Amino acid sequence: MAFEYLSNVALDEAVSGFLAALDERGFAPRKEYVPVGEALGRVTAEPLYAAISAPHYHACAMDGIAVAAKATFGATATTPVTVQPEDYIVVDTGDPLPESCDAVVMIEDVVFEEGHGIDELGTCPVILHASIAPWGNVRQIGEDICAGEMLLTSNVRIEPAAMGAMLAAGVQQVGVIARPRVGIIPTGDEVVEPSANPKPGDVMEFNSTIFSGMVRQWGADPVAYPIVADKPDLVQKALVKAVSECDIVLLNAGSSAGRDDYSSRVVAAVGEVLYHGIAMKPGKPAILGCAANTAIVGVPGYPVSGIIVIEQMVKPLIEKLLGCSTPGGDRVKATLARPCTSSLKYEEFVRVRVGKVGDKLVATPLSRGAGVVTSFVKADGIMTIPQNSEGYEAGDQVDVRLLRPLADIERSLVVIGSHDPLIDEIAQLIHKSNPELSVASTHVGSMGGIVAAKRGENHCGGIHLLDEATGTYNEPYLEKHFPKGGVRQVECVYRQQGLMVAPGNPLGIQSLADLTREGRRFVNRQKGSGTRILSDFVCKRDGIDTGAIYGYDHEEFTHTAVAALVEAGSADAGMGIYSAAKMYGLGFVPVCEEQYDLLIPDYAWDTPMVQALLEVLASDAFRARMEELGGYRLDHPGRVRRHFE
Ligand SMILES: Nc1nc2c(c(=O)[nH]1)N[C@H]1C(S)=C(S)[C@@H](COP(=O)(O)OP(=O)(O)OC[C@H]3O[C@@H](n4cnc5c(N)ncnc54)[C@H](O)[C@@H]3O)O[C@H]1N2
Ligand code: MOO
Repeated sequence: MAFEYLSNVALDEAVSGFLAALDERGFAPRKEYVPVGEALGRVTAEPLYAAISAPHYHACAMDGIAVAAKATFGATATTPVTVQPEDYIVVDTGDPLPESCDAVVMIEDVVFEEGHGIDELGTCPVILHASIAPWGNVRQIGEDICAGEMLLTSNVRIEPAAMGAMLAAGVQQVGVIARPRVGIIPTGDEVVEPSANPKPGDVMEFNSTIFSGMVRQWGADPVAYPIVADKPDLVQKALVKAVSECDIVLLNAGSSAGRDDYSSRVVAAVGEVLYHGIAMKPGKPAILGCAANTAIVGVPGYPVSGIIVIEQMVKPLIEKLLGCSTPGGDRVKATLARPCTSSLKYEEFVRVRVGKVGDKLVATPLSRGAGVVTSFVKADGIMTIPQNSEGYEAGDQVDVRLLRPLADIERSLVVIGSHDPLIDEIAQLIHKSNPELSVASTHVGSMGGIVAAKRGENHCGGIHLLDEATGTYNEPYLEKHFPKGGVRQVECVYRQQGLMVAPGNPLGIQSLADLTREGRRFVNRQKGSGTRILSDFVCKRDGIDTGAIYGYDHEEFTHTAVAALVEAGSADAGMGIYSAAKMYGLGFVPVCEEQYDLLIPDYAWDTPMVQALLEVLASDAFRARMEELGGYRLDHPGRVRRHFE
């Protein structure tokens, strides 16, 4: 029988069971009073009533003269009424309405007799060409709110205008729900304070920073505790202290089954373990427990797993302690751009890029690695795949919770195609000159870009597909894949492709043929990428058996990923562009100059995003930046090479 070390409880069941157990143990909101000036964003703990009326006196609402309305009755354009100086009082907006007056005439409606002017206002008679109704231009006592009326119910977030209303209504202290205190304990012998030059094996402690930011955004107060070594008694001591000081304690890492994974034992020693092992991915080894009325969550060490666990399990706890919901992203349906399989055993949470192409939202799955924290930086949303589902096919409608406002997503240029660092540079230039626009790029190779355009799922894609028969780039492929037209082939750059090797090329690698030698290791690009087609082409042309190249089936998705592996010494060579080699300080053996074009479907041509892209391509700033990166030649970027109509 397989070693089953954890349970596999459905996520919903675990969260509701956890909340119910905590409820029984007195896990509830606490109340405190704060000055109104400090109440922004806090949640009211009780209904809030006006102490006085606002305004608390009859206030003049306009600059002009206060009068008894009666004195103006009958005034019209043809039958003006003259008011004597002793029958009116000059007032400004906000002044208390003088006694004996019950209306205010605006200064622009006041006319002077021949020989008098504004300087004499107050001492000369004035003429009115219209009557004013009683209480005209007066803000009566309690117009805004009357003493004793309810200003806010309990359990609402306090907004700036509400703070002003409280002060106007004579309220100076407000009863709010105390911010939940969330303690975060990082553990692990390998975990160290962040630095710019960590030693091999050091894991920089950044989870606390992520988790603190998340709970702070939801209205809790994070308390970051120092890193604790992997010693059960030290972890226990830290947990006891945190439990006595906080409402919720996050014990970070050691939730799994490794030799130093003590978390569940320690939680059991300090309090009780309610659940260990949840049917979710990532995050399955999470621990839910408590000690007295403090909740304890054993959060897995991988940052992505931690983020998902905190969203799914800690957010409901904070909401419970705040007595109100926290802001969350819109939920939308999107069309999946690539297939995404899933285990029947778990509910899965997959980071996705989301863009709007035509009238459909398109979701492209990002890296699913639990350690890939940048996938959250790139993500526009989280797709959920229910437990008991084997996943989705490309084109399926999927559920996505957005991490950015929909309006921003609708204004992003969806780039799906071949990878080149220039895509990020274009993104920077587009966003700099059009702050309302952004770029969402996904790297799926040139063929992936063509497929996306056929399905109406991108605004543009980089392509560099060499046609062996003609020796030309891209055009023959577009002819074949778009027989009915509907796309433009737009010139972008010419770039140097070659073998990226260790600095100074110590192994003297001159060609792919050299990589068939014993002990040489290659790293390749994924099938369908233009760079892969180039490697395959060169091997075929030169009669090289790809099976004889160690690592030919080791595939990476980007030039930079290949460069990083060569730099780390995990491979001796990889095919890629000069700029990536330069970025990593690597040696470079040129293989060819290739034509990197952009494929732009007709349906996207007139969008503001594509128009901004064309402007950037033609700009001096783009040219200058490409020169800095190196390995590019620019002729007429942005020019339409051919419109396939
Ligand atoms: N035999 C098995 N091993 C593992 C399984 C499994 O099912 N069987 N599950 C894996 C899964 S899934 C996850 S998630 C992790 C959970 O691991 P732990 O919670 O025990 O955490 P560690 O192993 O201590 O750390 C994982 C990873 O995260 C790094 N880490 C830890 N703390 C921090 C921090 N504060 N800041 C940044 N990074 C941190 C740590 O160094 C590790 O690299 O277990 C799998 N194993
Ligand atoms: O649960 Mo782990 O969090 O799947 O990576």
